[in-house]
Amino acid sequence: MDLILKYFPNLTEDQIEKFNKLQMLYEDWNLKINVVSRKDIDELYLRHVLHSLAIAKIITFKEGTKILDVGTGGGFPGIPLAILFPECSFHLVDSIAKKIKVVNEVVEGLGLTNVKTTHSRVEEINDTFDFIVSRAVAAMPTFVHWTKGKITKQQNHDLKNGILYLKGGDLTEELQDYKTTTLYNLSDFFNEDFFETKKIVHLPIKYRG
Ligand SMILES: C[S@@+](CC[C@H](N)C(=O)[O-])C[C@H]1O[C@@H](n2cnc3c(N)ncnc32)[C@H](O)[C@@H]1O
Repeated sequence: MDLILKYFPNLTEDQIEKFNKLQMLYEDWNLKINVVSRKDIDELYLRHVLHSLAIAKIITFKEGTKILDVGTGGGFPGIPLAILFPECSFHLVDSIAKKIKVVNEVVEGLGLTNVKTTHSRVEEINDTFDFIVSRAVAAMPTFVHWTKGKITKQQNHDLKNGILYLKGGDLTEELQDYKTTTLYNLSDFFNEDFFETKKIVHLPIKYRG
């Protein structure tokens, strides 16, 4: 938890309490269903919470912003972002029922009122959002195809509405069709080895096929 405060020192008491509670909630759930590996539980705040919150280093979502988390798994990046931005609405979607079950329990355990969850493939979601966030779900061309028509055009932020994707490694080939994409290096924001090769891909809506 100290790690989160190191990079996000202005959290409210309520947010600190919610972030603190996450460890216990995931520990409990991991005893029942293996949602996150043991190593990941031990390093929950680095590998999952802080990594998810990296998105907040490049954008501050304004009140009322609608955000879709595609393939949320155990709730990342959606849950940490929903704690950080209580005045935005988050829709967390995953195609595996047991993952959504865990996310529902975590949402309830934290008392998060700004999160909706759906057990579904993202292709079947009929709604539009200001931003789509995601981590480790599909290569960019597939992801763009799946999410086509789900992003609103209205402009309310310094960053254009679009996809904010947490990615690692060499992305040259994967992003070759998206030349105007912006890449943000997470090592610019966090002084931890874990983030050395990690990036956020911002793919604005106007460049989507
Ligand atoms: C590697 S996990 C990543 C989970 C989470 N985003 C994280 O970073 O911890 C990928 C997740 O994407 C989900 N997924 C894959 N294809 C999907 C689709 N078309 N629609 C919704 N969820 C999908 C899988 O069920 C799985 O939970």
